[in-house]
This record gives sequence, structure tokens and C-alpha cells, in this order.
Amino acid sequence: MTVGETGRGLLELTRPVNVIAASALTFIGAFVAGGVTEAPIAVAAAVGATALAVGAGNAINDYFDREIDRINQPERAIPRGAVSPRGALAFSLLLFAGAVGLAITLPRPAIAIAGINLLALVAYTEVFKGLPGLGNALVAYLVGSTFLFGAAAIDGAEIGPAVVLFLLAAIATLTREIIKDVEDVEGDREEGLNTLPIAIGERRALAVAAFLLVVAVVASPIPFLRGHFGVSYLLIVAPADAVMLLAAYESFEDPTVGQSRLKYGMFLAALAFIVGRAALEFSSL
Ligand SMILES: CC(C)=CCC/C(C)=C/CC/C(C)=C/CC/C(C)=C/COC[C@H](O)COP(=O)(O)O
Ligand SMILES: CC(C)=CCC/C(C)=C/CC/C(C)=C/CC/C(C)=C/COP(=O)(O)OP(=O)(O)O
Ligand SMILES: [Mg+2]
Repeated sequence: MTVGETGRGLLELTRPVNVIAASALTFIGAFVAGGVTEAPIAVAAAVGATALAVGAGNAINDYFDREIDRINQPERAIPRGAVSPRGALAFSLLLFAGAVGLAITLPRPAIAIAGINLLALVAYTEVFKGLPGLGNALVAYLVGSTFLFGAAAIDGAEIGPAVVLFLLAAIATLTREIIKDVEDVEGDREEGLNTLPIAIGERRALAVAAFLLVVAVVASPIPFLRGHFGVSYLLIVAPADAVMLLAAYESFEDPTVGQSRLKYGMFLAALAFIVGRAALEFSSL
């Protein structure tokens, strides 16, 4: 294994697209709390802590999942031999240390959220992953918590807008996590995990996922109705909602296609959050 292959493997372990996306969510949380210009250093620390924590969480997830991934995802860095299990664990702990180092510079509420999240990241894979729906709910909380973390990084910030975004992102993520479990049902069954599709059946699990997504889509105008975003938010979240609904429908036929398209819809929705708030800020200048 060359140094380059190991380096690429370590980067792959972090799932850089998710690192960037989750960091953007933390920034949005601070942005909607009205604190980006007030406390730029704190916002930068919160974004950095999120990036390191998500990278660490993804790396330690692949470390704990290395046997399942040999079945479900053999091309991943550890099962294909690009990174040793011990190397992946050490890399993850280094990233966790960096996340803690940045998080402790923030206000107490942000430190509390970071502490809960870091414990949850480890507990997810080692405890909750195989429990019907609970592991999915934990990942959903973690994704949604980025908005709360960003808002909490600003002393005295208004947390309301971030709570709305937390709920939308958490519900949509819960939908995708359930669909991903349907996709992984064979390997999870061999590993003795009791995920939601194994506990209640694949089609019932997909029906639960679709119902949750409809709830999130119906609720998606709320940030505009509550005045947190400008009308441009609706112009972008509407197509995002359509993509996500299509993804949920496609998941009944092919969960791999469905969960992948759902991720794009969620990313487009995150863009709607950014554009919707920026437009409101600029229109009030
Ligand atoms: C209805 C509505 C407006 C919903 C909002 C949806 C929204 C903005 C969701 C946020 C999604 C997002 C940008 C998440 C950040 C990326 C991330 C950390 C995802 C969680 O990763 C766990 C996942 O299981 C990893 O698997 P994979 O993505 O396949 O590597
Ligand atoms: C804000 C702070 C301090 C932390 C944020 C922490 C966040 C946002 C975490 C995002 C979610 C995340 C990175 C979860 C890690 C575990 C993970 C990759 C879950 C999904 O993995 P599996 O269920 O094993 O499925 P795959 O590995 O096949 O994708
Ligand atoms: Mg995994």
C-alpha cells in the first residue's frame, strides 16, 4: 500500500462531502441566529469542530463496521486494505481531539451539544445501530443538531429559527437512514442487527420513511411563514421537496437509487436555507 493510497483512504474515511455539508449546516445555524458578523471567530470554531467531528464520526463508524462493510461495502477503505483498522481508529481519535479542542472555546450551550454529539457518534455504532429505528433517530438528531450547535456558538443568539431547521433536517435524515437500512438489509441480517426493515419488514419500513418525508415536506414552508427566510427560499425548497418525494417513491423499487437521490434533494434544501436567509438579510439592508 503506497503513502498516496493510504492518504486517499484516510480522506475517504471522513466522507468529505458529508463533512462539508454538515459544516455548512452549522454555519447556517449561526447565520439564522444572526451571529455570523457578531462572532466570526466563534462561528469559525463551531464550523471547524463540526468538520472534525463528522470526519471522526465517519471514520470510527467504518472502524466499528469493518466486518459488515466486508459484505455490504467491500470497496471501502478498511475492507479493501487501504487503511488498517488500527490506523482508522487512531485517525478518528485524532480528529475527535481536534473537535474537542475547538468546541471548548465556545459558549457553554455549544460545548454541551458537542459533548452529547461526540458521545452519540461512538454510541451510535456500538450500541444503537442495530436497534429498530433508534440508530436512525440518533443519526437524524446528529445531523439536525448542527443547526443548534451553530446558533449556540453565538452568545445570547435567538435559537428559534435553528430549532425549525433542526426538525426539518432531522426528519428528512431519518427518512434516508431508514431507506439506507433497507439497502443494507442482507449484510445487517448476517451481522445479527435488528434494524427497522428487519424488525417490521422492508416495505413497511419504506412506508414509514415515505410518511415521515411527507410530514417534512408539508412542514417545509414553515421557515418562510415564520419570517426566517425570504420568498427565494420557496423557489428552491419546492424543487428540493419534489426531488425528495420522488426519491421516497423510487426507494420502493430501488433503495440505492432512492437514498442517493434523496441526499441530493436534502443538499438542495440546505442550499434553499442559505439563499433564503441571505436574501432576507440583503433585502433588509
Ligand atoms: C423537507 C426539508 C426542507 C428538509 C431539509 C433537509 C436537509 C437540509 C437535510 C440536511 C442534510 C445534510 C446536508 C446532511 C449533512 C451530511 C451528513 C452528515 C449526513 C449524515 O450522514 C449519515 C449517512 O448515513 C452517511 O451515509 P452516506 O451519506 O451514504 O455516506
Ligand atoms: C456538531 C457536532 C459537534 C457534531 C456533529 C456530528 C454530526 C453532524 C454527525 C453527522 C452524522 C454522522 C457523521 C454519523 C456517523 C455515523 C454514520 C456514518 C452513520 C451512518 O452509517 P451507517 O449506518 O453505518 O451506514 P453506512 O456506513 O453504510 O453509511
Ligand atoms: Mg457504517
